[in-house]
Amino acid sequence: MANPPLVLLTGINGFVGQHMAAYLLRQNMNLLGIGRRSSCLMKHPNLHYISGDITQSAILTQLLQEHPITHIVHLAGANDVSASYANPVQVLHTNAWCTLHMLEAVRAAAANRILGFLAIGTAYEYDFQTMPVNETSPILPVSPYAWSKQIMTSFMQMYGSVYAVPTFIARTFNLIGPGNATGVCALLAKQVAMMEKGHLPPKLVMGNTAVQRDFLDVRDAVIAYGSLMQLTAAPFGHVFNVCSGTASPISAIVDLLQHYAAIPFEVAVDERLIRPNEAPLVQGDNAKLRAATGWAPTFSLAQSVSDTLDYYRSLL
Ligand SMILES: Nc1nc2c(ncn2[C@@H]2O[C@H](COP(=O)(O)OP(=O)(O)O[C@H]3O[C@H](CO)[C@@H](O)[C@H](O)[C@@H]3O)[C@@H](O)[C@H]2O)c(=O)[nH]1
Repeated sequence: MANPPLVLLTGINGFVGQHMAAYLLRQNMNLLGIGRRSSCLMKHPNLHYISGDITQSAILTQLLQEHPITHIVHLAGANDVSASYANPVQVLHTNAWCTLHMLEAVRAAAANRILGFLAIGTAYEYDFQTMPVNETSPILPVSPYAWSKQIMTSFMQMYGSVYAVPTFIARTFNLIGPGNATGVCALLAKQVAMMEKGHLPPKLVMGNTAVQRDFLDVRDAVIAYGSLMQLTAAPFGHVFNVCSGTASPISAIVDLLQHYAAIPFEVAVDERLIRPNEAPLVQGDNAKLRAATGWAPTFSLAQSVSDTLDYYRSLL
């Protein structure tokens, strides 16, 4: 019988990385996790952890030489849209150039052995005037973050088409769900959990409540990633929207938090948290992903918000 896959998972200690690792281990895969922390947040007999920095380009070459890696799921990177305006060079280096170096290491050392290389793009690569979007919709990044992901996507596509590296790109929308995240749902749920404990006054402080985003539970997203990682059909370099297909205003999350909270609270908009010139609507079409993999989302927004609140309650 063939050996089970050995998946190199970058960013294993992150919000998505921890869910990804748990999912792949449940699928009986072996994992080589890499992260910047000195130790892994997760322990499992089929998980081997390497403490390292993927911005050091030699590290992947070494890992490919020392381990029979069959798949790569590349989650590590800079993911804060707002912060990217102050650090364009850093975000381009981390998201685009590091991925290029990873692709080059695979081409040079293991092009025939790697069966799937998945990297994560963003909904913000699309022209936000054309929502809802499918994978053929116009591309027009506006932030340094979105540009870095668009350039990363181009690198992935180039290595797929020119060098037949089996690359796939998960163009991901707004992920929510339990775990230590930095997105709006996590920030709001954390405040509510702290209010319930009396650590904060009963006032939810936030930015724009009217903008609409396509929220997808991280537990559904990692199943999509697992399927995309194992696609074998060329042409490589294909992009797949990973999204729920439905847009909800941020106020829908607030309403759900008010419903689940153990105490009443008021909502206060802090003008400083309102982002200038941001997309009023981000919504994707996931038909291509569904057709290629049979994937479908399973978590409702209500379940995701409830579980996120429970996660932050459990930390207090
Ligand atoms: N962070 C934050 N966002 C708020 C708040 N109030 C309203 N928002 C709005 O909530 C929306 C989502 O913001 P974030 O959750 O911070 O995520 P993001 O900037 O959309 O980016 C996330 O999703 C992208 C894919 O669509 C990812 O590519 C990116 O890495 C990140 O995960 C934005 O429109 C933001 O203005 C608040 O208090 N804090």
